[in-house]
Amino acid sequence: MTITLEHVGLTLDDLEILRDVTATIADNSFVSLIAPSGAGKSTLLKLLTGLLTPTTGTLQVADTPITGLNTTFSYLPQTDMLLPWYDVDQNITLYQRINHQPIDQQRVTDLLTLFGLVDYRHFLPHQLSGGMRQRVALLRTMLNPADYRLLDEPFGALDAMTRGLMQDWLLSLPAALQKTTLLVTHDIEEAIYLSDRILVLSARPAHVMRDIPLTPTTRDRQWLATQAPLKAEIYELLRGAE
Ligand SMILES: Nc1ncnc2c1ncn2[C@@H]1O[C@H](COP(=O)(O)OP(=O)(O)OP(=O)(O)O)[C@@H](O)[C@H]1O
Repeated sequence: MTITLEHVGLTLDDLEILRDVTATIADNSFVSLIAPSGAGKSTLLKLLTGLLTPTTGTLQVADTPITGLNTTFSYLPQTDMLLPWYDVDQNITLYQRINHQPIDQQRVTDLLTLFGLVDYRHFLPHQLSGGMRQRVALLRTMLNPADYRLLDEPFGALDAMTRGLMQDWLLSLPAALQKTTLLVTHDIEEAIYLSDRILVLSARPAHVMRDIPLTPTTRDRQWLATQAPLKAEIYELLRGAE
């Protein structure tokens, strides 16, 4: 099911944030949104979750318009939003607990193992490192049964080394765990490394300046190193948009 944004505009408190954003996001693709700071990337994700309503234009999943809060997307906001009084197990199954849904304990254990968290399942968030907390937050997003993922700067708070490891690890996840994903990032290299497509947004009021497809035969750091010209091109686009 394709996500379609058509001529989406948003004005909040007399501030025009988005203007005429048009894009499609194909099923099973990994798309990054990159833009100057404050352009409206997080706002765009909030429109998809239904937390905000566009002033103009439409957002659709397949042929169904998004008209308010919906369960189509699992959303990882910029902060990890882990509840400090819940341990890892309780935090990652929050969606199921809130919605009184059964919890598949075997799947939870398998995923905790895959995410390198199984020995920490009874730890509270403050007992974890930053990278582990991000993995817990991501795991919660992945346990959410929604068809699409919205990730807002999931590695933004991490040091460069941990961030790199998390990117490698995300790419190495089995296909069964991959879903259509929209990633907001400030990091041009991260966008190139992880995405099938990059949407470069202008400064506010934001619109799509460039839509860049990426189809490497092998996606690894050696390939990434060859992408310096693209990195420079996106950097120049963003600089020109400030
Ligand atoms: N509820 C709101 N009411 C009024 N203005 C808002 C609201 N939410 C966001 N804004 C404004 O919209 C603009 C875009 O914010 P947003 O957080 O979407 O940008 P961003 O591109 O994600 O920023 P960053 O890269 O710094 O994370 C900002 O100028 C912000 O102040």
